[in-house]
Amino acid sequence: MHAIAPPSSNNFNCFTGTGARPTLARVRRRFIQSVYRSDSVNFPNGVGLSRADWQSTCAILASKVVSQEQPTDKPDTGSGGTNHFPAVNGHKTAIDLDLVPIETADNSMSSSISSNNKPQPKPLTITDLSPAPMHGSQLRVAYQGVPGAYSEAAAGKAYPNCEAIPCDQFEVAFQAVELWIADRAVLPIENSLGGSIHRNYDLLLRHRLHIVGEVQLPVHHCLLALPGVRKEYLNRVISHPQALAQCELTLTKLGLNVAREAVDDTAGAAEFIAANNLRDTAAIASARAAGLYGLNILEDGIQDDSSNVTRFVMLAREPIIPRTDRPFKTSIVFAHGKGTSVLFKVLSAFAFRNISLTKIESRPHRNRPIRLVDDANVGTAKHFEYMFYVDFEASMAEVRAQNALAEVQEFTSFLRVLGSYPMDMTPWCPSGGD
Ligand SMILES: O=C(O)C(=O)C[C@]1(C(=O)O)C=C[C@@H](O)C=C1
Repeated sequence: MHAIAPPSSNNFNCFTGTGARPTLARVRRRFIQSVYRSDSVNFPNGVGLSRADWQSTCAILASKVVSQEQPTDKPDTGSGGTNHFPAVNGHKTAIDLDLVPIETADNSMSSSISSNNKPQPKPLTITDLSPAPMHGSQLRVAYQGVPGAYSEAAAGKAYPNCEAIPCDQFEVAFQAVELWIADRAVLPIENSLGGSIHRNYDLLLRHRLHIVGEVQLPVHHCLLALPGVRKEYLNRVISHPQALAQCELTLTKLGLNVAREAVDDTAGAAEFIAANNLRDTAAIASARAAGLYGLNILEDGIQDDSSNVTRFVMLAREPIIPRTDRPFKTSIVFAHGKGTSVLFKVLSAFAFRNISLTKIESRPHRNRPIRLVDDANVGTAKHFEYMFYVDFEASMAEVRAQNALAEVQEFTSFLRVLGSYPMDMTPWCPSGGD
């Protein structure tokens, strides 16, 4: 199933300021053609976008992997839709991949350990990434962290029967999908307390993956320490920086005015304490991490807000086909064009069509972070240049969304559709977090 060469890198979905801009009428025509015709599209005047360009522009692709997408209530489960989430990161993943050496419990100081002495796979590192061999039909989902991380739980929520593949960095998770080592990546994008995870916004732009779904995961933090350790013994709390931020007030209330140290992920913090027998250190992590690494739960539910929730996005090499039979969200990124009130004009393209924006985020423009301007045009005043990320509540299959984007394109120098995907509508359940 996966013995196909990686897709070429020119298949990305962007409008740029160069080249022919499709008119609104052409935009509509091409949309209809690309949706309803599976053969190649002959554009009337032979100019403008190729079929592949257009497909990706609208995040609509008669994809060679579409058959893998599950058009169920929960699209793109890739799992056959059962609710069983097996023990993830079992040895099978790593052995089959032949990527991550599994170490035994005997030399487990350098590998992950679990309380039942079962070795856990080490996360992928950048050097592990080489094209993957053939795999079975189980969907492989890359996440950042080690087993017990919230991202692993999010992968299980997004793809209930998946084989979750731990990666040591976000970048590695992106590359794992690009190199066909994994089929999907599930990565945190924002948290209700800590805000945006900027690194992933930047990586979305730098890589060519498509957002194919989102999941919201209630995050329920615990304070974990080795058996026998009491709060009074602690002089350090370690965790993912977002988790430390999400628990700051509660730690202070608990009298834990001790050093905070940031590590790569919450479960990694628990693993580190266990592996190094640290009796003066606690980790902020999930109850599942406590079980996996043999730690006790000193305090349960230490997040500053009980409705602490992290939104994750699911990424794939190919976009899904947008639909109109359920609520969809579309994520775009654009750069300012020339002229005045550009941001206002862009936002009004949505407002006039009654399309709600759910998120707007700006990041420094990587290639051109600073623009020199002043009244005398001698180039002394410095303006920051931004990339703007916008999420809006509409599907790219809707004419109003296509029209809004066609209009946005008029005001911007760069526009890319990151994905058009079903909104996570699962009922809110703050306690079921980890
Ligand atoms: O460290 C983890 O367990 C993660 O999955 C990462 C992460 C994050 O990046 O925000 C995910 C959810 C929580 O908000 C805390 C940490």
